[in-house]
Amino acid sequence: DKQEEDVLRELRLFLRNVIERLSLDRRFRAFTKPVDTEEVPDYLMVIKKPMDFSTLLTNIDEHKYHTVREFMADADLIWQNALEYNPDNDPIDRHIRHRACALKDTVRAIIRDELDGDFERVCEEIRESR
Ligand SMILES: Cc1noc(C)c1-c1cc(NS(=O)(=O)c2ccccc2)cc(C(=O)O)c1
Repeated sequence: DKQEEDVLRELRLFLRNVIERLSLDRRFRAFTKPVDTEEVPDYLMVIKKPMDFSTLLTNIDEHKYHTVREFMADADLIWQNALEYNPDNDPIDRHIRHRACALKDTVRAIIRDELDGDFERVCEEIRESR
């Protein structure tokens, strides 16, 4: 109904704003677009569910996320994939892992500080009612 559509629209606005702010952070430049399989030919052999900020935005616009929890499952793939694909103890891998951990902490801090628990509960109730 209309009230429920207003809640889901507010969710999409919140999630888009989170991604816009992450995209402005230079540490997260490598997470803004899909890993380029021309540059990284074996990437899709290692990483089964690639994810990046531009794909998250597309998913939001396609109304894929009905709760913040569903969004977080995909957003977490970005840093999880980076840790998995870049495990070595060399400076380049360590640098991308450091940025992956910064992304994990930053997303969690934004959600903790800015998401009203009652709002997420309303989203979950709408989800369960459908
Ligand atoms: C992410 C990621 N996960 O595994 C790896 C490896 C990376 C990753 C991939 C790239 N090169 S890329 O062409 O695929 C690209 C450039 C700009 C935005 C998005 C992707 C660069 C870097 C970097 O640290 O600069 C990191």
